[in-house]
Amino acid sequence: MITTRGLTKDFVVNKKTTVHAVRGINLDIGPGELVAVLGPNGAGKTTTMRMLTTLIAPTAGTATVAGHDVVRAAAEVRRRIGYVGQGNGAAHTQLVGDELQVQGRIYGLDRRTAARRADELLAALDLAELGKRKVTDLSGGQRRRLDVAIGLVHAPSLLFLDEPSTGLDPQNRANLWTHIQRMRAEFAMTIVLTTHYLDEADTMAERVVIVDHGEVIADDTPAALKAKLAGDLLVATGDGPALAPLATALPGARDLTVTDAGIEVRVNDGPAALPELVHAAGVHLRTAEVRRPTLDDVFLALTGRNLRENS
Ligand SMILES: Nc1ncnc2c1ncn2[C@@H]1O[C@H](COP(=O)(O)OP(=O)(O)OP(=O)(O)O)[C@@H](O)[C@H]1O
Repeated sequence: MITTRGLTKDFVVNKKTTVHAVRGINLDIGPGELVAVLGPNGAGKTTTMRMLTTLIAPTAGTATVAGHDVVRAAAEVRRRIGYVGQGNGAAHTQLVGDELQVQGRIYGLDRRTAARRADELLAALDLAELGKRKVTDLSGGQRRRLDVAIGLVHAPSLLFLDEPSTGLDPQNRANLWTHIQRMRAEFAMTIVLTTHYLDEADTMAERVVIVDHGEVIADDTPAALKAKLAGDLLVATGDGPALAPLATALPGARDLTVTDAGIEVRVNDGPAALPELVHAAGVHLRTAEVRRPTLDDVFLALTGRNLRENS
């Protein structure tokens, strides 16, 4: 569905400054995949998405999207993809249903097909009751669902979502996701999204591509990334200095922190290491628990920095 080779974008800001926003990205995304692109601010996520959706031309490298080259056959690509950008805006005073139909007509659907498609999407995204409301009267969550509906009006097989849930409250985020998942199943779509929300990438995406400084630094399932790169954190309270050498002796122990209150140590297999520590520590141990890693721990292990400035 998507293949990129050495995809690169430089922005020349002035004579002295060039921003290397995307530095040679290679990606292969197959039909039906749901991929989350994760990275800190300025990592190059939006720039990559804008190249894949033909909105800006690459400086170097190639990208094939839905079977067509993004530069040589931009119109073909556009016909086959949907794109929901950050803060899309439907026309303000239009009625919700009319707006969807107009968008369908822009994509070349005849009047009847546009009307049918609008009805289908309103129903699928739980907006049917709101078809006669003005776009401006929708809540943030409803508005975002309308954006998704607009992205889907021409029945694309590939949908790009740039931070679909930013600015929504947790309930609306969950609700939007229910709808996205349902649409995906119903229309057998491939979905590529960017997100700042680690938990969202973790629970919703089958595959996470982590981008930093314009490069892909990791690409796998969330579970594999965590197992491979981060490991479990063993947190024990008790006599820290006495526990420290015991913790260091655990299989795969690393990143030991010792305080008066206890220790923290990273291990490959927390549930296996925990009873070993309990057995060895005896009275020196008060409490012990295993914390499973997050994608933030993965990013930290890869870069030494934290991912969550904005989430
Ligand atoms: N038109 C432009 N001109 C100059 N620099 C740009 C332009 N667009 C993006 N950049 C720069 O390119 C880099 C990548 O930006 P991009 O928007 O792709 O990051 P991002 O990962 O999507 O960030 P965010 O999570 O904040 O949306 C940043 O340093 C940004 O300032």
